[in-house]
Amino acid sequence: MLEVKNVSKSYQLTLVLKDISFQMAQGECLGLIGGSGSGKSTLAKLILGIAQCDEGEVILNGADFQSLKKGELRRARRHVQAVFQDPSASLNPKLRIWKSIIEPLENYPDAVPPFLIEVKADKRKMAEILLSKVGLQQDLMNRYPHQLSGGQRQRAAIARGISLQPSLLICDEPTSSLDVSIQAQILNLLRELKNEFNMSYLFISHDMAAARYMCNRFAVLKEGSLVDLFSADDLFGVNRHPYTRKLIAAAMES
Ligand SMILES: Nc1ncnc2c1ncn2[C@@H]1O[C@H](COP(=O)(O)OP(=O)(O)OP(=O)(O)O)[C@@H](O)[C@H]1O
Repeated sequence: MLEVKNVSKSYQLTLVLKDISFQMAQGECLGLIGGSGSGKSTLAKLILGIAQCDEGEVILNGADFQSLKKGELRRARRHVQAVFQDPSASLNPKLRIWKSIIEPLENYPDAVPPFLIEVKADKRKMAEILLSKVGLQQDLMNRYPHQLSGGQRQRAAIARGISLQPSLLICDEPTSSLDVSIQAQILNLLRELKNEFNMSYLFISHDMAAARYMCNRFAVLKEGSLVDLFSADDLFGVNRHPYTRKLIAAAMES
């Protein structure tokens, strides 16, 4: 489903991603972990097709983002969507919630997914179905983002993220801005949606406990290099990179 092949990226003269390669299969959740500044968000931007790599390839469902023409890239990009730490990043403050949720469907009218196809002609109905998928009450649909709680806003951002039923949802620290009591609810929701729609997740997190709960595989970035790639069963295995062990130890202390 996703292949990242020998990808390097610099900002000005600083190399922030160094020869990164990994693959993801449909339906899997890969945890991308690493310290601040290790290159996680930069890698996410390359996979979202909103930044270009200097070297290497990002191939999603067989389409190589680097070699696509503008229109083809636009079409390919709909298969990958993102949910960010701050839900306000994906919700326009001037738009009512229901409008924000269906915006991707308006941008890609030919890509309405099977679960919305029956109500394709009725935009509000599509928004209602999306709201119900993320456990939000219908009566919130006319509100603006600032009239929702943090957890409700993140649910709305998730509704927007799944609206095109992407192959890959990039979850970039999706619970870090939320109260601890809400975090587990959002993780459970993401797990349910992943199963229902057979999406793959690239789950970027500092929170090892959340990553363990979500992911079946891990990739560890250190200063722009992929130093470890392993299945969740091998988290405490003897082959773990010393840096991975350090991250695990730090997580167990906190
Ligand atoms: N637009 C940019 N211009 C210049 N340098 C950048 C830019 N974006 C990121 N960087 C640098 O690239 C490196 C990797 O940043 P990135 O945001 O990918 O790290 P990260 O692992 O996501 O960090 P965090 O966990 O703190 O969000 C950092 O040194 C950062 O300062």
